[in-house]
Amino acid sequence: MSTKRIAVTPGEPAGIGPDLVVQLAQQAWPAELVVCADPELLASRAKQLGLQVTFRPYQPNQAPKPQEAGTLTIAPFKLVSEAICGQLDEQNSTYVVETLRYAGEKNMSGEFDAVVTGPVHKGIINQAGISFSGHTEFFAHQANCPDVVMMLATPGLQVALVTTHIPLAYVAKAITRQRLQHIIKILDADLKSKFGIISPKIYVCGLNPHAGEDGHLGREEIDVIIPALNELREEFQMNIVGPLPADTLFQPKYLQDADVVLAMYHDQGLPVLKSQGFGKSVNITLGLPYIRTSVDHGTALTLAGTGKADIGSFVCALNKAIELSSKN
Ligand SMILES: NC(=O)c1ccc[n+]([C@@H]2O[C@H](COP(=O)([O-])OP(=O)(O)OC[C@H]3O[C@@H](n4cnc5c(N)ncnc54)[C@H](O)[C@@H]3O)[C@@H](O)[C@H]2O)c1
Ligand SMILES: N[C@H](C(=O)O)[C@H](O)COP(=O)(O)O
Repeated sequence: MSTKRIAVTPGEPAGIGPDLVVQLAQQAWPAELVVCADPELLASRAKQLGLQVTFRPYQPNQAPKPQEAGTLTIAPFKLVSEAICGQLDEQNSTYVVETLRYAGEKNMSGEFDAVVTGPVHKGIINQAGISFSGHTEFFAHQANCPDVVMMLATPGLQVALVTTHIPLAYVAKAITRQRLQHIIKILDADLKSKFGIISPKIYVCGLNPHAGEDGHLGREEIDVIIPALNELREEFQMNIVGPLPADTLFQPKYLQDADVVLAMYHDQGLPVLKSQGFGKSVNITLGLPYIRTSVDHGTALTLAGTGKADIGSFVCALNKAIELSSKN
């Protein structure tokens, strides 16, 4: 099997992303890791952490080679302002977004086989005047995909979301029959094609407490969710269970049977997953024309430069990207 070429974006320069990347470079990888970043930032963070890293320029015309321990392959970008651990600086937001744009473009052109993203700070990017709600939405927009699916996976549990980074006040309106069906179709298709599950079993959460209690605690289940799921079952023979009350869905009886749980919104599903697997989970974007994985945590500004940031989730994200891209 040919060696894969994976783009890695360390994300916010004042956060733990650069630390994690130089920590990851301490081990060998079976793929070439092309880190899209300022090499001076990585060198300075390596020095701060007392780690040795040799940088090699990315050479697109050469065949990818497995990454040797102690090395990083660099596609260079220049910070606008010096990065200080823990101190956000909106001047560097363009730098962050440009690394993502490059990684997305090179994946769409086929030059890279996947992208693995470190954590960005959504607030500081917006403060710089760049509208940005998350990598998921950024890559979806760039690839001209109207809907993609955010799914987080940890051993024993996979949780996907119908809505992602929107205010809670907008969630109910965003859950339309069309959106729900589109999300479930992407989920079903990618679980088949990328994960090799023949007939994915999708457990769906209700939106309201007790899945609406027969309409007495909210009508979205009756008006939107149940008809949408019934149509998918009847027309496409999809293996869907629910909607079930979200508070009792996440128990072994159901989870042992489910390939994925579909939550209606971010904080319905992700706290359950992260309470079980924070540090050993991976965020995967389904429905993109390429493989994109990410860490399960944010920028952890207070840990930048301390050596206390855990590399677990970044390792999971890299391994998952290598595994999924190797199946293609
Ligand atoms: N993949 C991403 O780009 C991503 C994911 C989540 C959050 N974020 C962003 O990160 C910023 C900060 O978010 P937050 O404070 O809610 O979450 P956070 O994950 O940065 O921090 C939450 C807690 O977890 C700890 N933590 C996080 N990562 C850790 C690691 N690798 N090792 C040890 N401890 C770790 C932090 O110290 C903190 O106590 C926000 O702007 C948010 O949007 C980005
Ligand atoms: N919702 C994600 C999480 O909680 O881990 C996180 O905000 C990152 O999302 P993007 O991959 O879209 O940036």
